[in-house]
This record gives sequence, structure tokens and C-alpha cells, in this order.
Amino acid sequence: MAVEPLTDQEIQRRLEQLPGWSFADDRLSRTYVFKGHPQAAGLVAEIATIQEELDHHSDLNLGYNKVGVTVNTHSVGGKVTALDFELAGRIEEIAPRHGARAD
Ligand SMILES: C[C@H](O)[C@H](O)[C@H]1CNC2=NC(N)=NC(=O)C2=N1
Repeated sequence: MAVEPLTDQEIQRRLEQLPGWSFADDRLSRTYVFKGHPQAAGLVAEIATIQEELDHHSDLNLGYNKVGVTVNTHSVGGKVTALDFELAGRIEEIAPRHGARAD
């Protein structure tokens, strides 16, 4: 699939469907907060599986009870593409099962 950077307008339009995610410095990002470390680590493990399935990988920052997700597309020079939104959407689907709440 040919992948190309999205326009700022398209990014803003797609972000409306992803509450909690933000766009800055050519990246999409979100932080999730959990009851404790096992829940946070559980989300990271499931994200890793999804990322392998999609062959698209975010930078994940695992803290005590927080997970930070940051993603853009390296192959287009570090811009946001539809692949980033696809990954973000998949993460949004699974995060509630791990007890995630907004930062
Ligand atoms: C060879 C492999 O398909 C590429 O390196 C993939 C892997 N995961 C990736 N992840 C992200 N975020 N951007 C990429 O361009 C990318 N490329």
C-alpha cells in the first residue's frame, strides 16, 4: 500500500474520531493511566502484538502506572500517515480492557 503523509487538515479531521490523542511535532500521541504496573504492562504487551501484525510500530514509554504511545511513519521521513491512525484506532479498541483511563 502506498503510504503518504496526511495534510494537517486531514489529521485534524481524523483526530476528532480519537479523543485523547493529540498531534504535535509530526507525531500522534496519547498517554493512558492505570491502576498499577501490571495493567500498564499488559497493554504494552498487547500493543506489541498488534504492531507486529500491522508491521507498524510506535514508541512506547512504560512507567509505573502509565503508558505513553507516540507514533509516526519512518518510511515517509517521520510524518503522520493513515497507518498511524490505524494503529491508534486499534490501541483505542483494546485499552479499556486493561482498565486504561485518560491521563
Ligand atoms: C521493514 C519494515 O516493514 C519497516 O521498517 C516498518 C516497520 N515498522 C514501522 N513503523 C513505523 N512507525 N514506521 C515505519 O515506517 C515502519 N516501517
